[in-house]
Amino acid sequence: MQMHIFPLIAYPLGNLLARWWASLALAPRGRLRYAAFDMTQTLTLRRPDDWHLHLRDGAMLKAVLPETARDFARAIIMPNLVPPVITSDDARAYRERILAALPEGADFTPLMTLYLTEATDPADVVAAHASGLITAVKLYPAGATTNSASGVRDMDKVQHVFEAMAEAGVPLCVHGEVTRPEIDIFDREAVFIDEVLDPIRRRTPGLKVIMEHITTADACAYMKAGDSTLGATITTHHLMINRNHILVGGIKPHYYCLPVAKRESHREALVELATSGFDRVFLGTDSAPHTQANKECACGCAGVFSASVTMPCLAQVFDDAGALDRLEAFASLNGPAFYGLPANETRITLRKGNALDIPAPLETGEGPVVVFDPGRPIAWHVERS
Ligand SMILES: NC(=O)N[C@@H](CC(=O)O)C(=O)O
Ligand SMILES: [Zn+2]
Ligand SMILES: [Zn+2]
Repeated sequence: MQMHIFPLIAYPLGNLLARWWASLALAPRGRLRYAAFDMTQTLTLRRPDDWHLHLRDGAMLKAVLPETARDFARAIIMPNLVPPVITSDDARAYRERILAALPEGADFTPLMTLYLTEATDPADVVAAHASGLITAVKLYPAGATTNSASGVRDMDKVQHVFEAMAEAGVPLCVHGEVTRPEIDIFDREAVFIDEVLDPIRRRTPGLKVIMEHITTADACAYMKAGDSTLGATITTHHLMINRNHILVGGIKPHYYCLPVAKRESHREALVELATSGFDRVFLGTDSAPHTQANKECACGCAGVFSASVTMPCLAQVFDDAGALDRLEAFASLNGPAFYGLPANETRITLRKGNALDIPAPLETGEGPVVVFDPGRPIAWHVERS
């Protein structure tokens, strides 16, 4: 008789002990907890920042800004408007337009950037950075991506700007792809590292460089081999999709962005780096809204709009990798540390529960914008108060 009762007591007791052990093991990090005994997992992080964001302007800005301001405290605002944000006066005016478009009561700070051209005045860059107006300068190789026509064709023509930036401690954000037509689009990032980025860094010691939206194992290896002046951002979508997702079973225009997603082994290298806790790699969503009409057409625009779902998607990626305790480093700590800024003091909480519903296309004054759907269940939500 006793032999039959024992399991009835021992198994629930063992289960309780296991949960108690789990909470002991995880609680000291202050992030991962099992709420009561209902097995609901919650994850509380310092509020994240987005170190690579496109907000656009006008009606589009008004529509997409709340999607970022809801979860993120700060974002590096990309300057590839038409016309681009080139001078400190442009940046000041754009910053004002962003602040004016913020929803009432939002707690969000735009970190401005200047678009580097061959005519950029280094004195303007240095003064804008010293005054706190801008946080970084953005290098677009001419023709590499959306609105990059005014970018740099000849790196020698901006070497004096790089030198002034290195001396003044102004970080350079880089879209790292070569544009020579003979280079295969899937090789453009790796070739850029060898032919353009590494030479710039060698001839400009001390220049702080952020490799934006890295997509290859080559970039991960270059990052790991780099020194404290080298950082990198990784997008949400490059952690979740590879090129098969874009091309197999019909073309998926909403997965098309630049740099284009590469083969699965590259995605795995990105996940490994992001979830490893490596401290110079951080979240830059590259959330880049284009209207549905401009994506679903014969010559669709490059860009994935992920702002609305990034934090749940990232929690899923880190959960799958068994690295939930490293999400805070990637989304909330490494970026400010690299840029020399304090981490945010406020917190957000993510909760694991029912599958996330991907929101319907966001209505904007310019037309609907389709929200990134990774095409797989996401069990995490951001808790809203
Ligand atoms: N990533 C993209 O595919 N598009 C971005 C530009 C960029 O970041 O390269 C955009 O502005 O739409
Ligand atoms: Zn880019
Ligand atoms: Zn971008």
